[in-house]
Amino acid sequence: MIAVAGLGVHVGRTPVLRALDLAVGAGQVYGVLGPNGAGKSTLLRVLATLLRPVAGTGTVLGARLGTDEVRVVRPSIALIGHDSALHPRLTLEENLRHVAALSGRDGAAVPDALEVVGLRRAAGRRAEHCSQGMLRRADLARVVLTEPALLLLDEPHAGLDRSSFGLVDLVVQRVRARGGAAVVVAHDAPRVWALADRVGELLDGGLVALHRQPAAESEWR
Ligand SMILES: Nc1ncnc2c1ncn2[C@@H]1O[C@H](COP(=O)(O)OP(=O)(O)OP(=O)(O)O)[C@@H](O)[C@H]1O
Repeated sequence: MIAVAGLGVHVGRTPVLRALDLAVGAGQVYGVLGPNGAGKSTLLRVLATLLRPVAGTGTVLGARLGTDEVRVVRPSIALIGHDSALHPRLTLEENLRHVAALSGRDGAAVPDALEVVGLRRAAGRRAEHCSQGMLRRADLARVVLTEPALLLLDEPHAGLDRSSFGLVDLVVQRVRARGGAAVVVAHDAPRVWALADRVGELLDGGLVALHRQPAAESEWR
């Protein structure tokens, strides 16, 4: 699903990723840890085909990065970033119906998607009147609705209360169960290890494989 080698990426003129290698197969979840500013969000944007690499080679869902092939696979990729992708003036249901229409999905599935994330009763509320946690859950409903082959999550637990953390696991497992793949960026090492099959730390622009979960909180990044 993802196979990149020697990836180099600049943000503006600054080199952020250097000689990065990553391979993630069908049904796999890869976790990314790393200090602030290491380039974790940048990596997700490259994998979402929103940013072109300046060096290296790679494919995402079979499309070569940096070529027009990526247009074909974009509808099969979901990036859930720091900021909600919802339109503030539309209700949650209207937002999801819009997403369904854009992605060729059946709008009739929207109430069920909202139900899965516990937002059915808030379906008629405008996004601008929702809490951060509700917006995050609505973004996860987007994943439930569109069933992406590749799910890219950037700090998915941020803004969620502890009782809602299981929703992140749920959407990741749904993608995995359909033979898709996910890359999850987070600062909470135990959560990443709980979700992922393999974990890497982004350091000096490249991914370093981690082979064990840190035992002590003092070792968490
Ligand atoms: N819009 C931008 N303009 C200029 N520099 C940027 C921009 N976005 C990111 N950068 C720089 O690119 C580098 C990588 O940023 P990125 O957001 O990918 O890191 P991160 O690992 O996700 O950080 P964090 O853990 O703080 O979210 C940082 O040095 C940052 O300053």
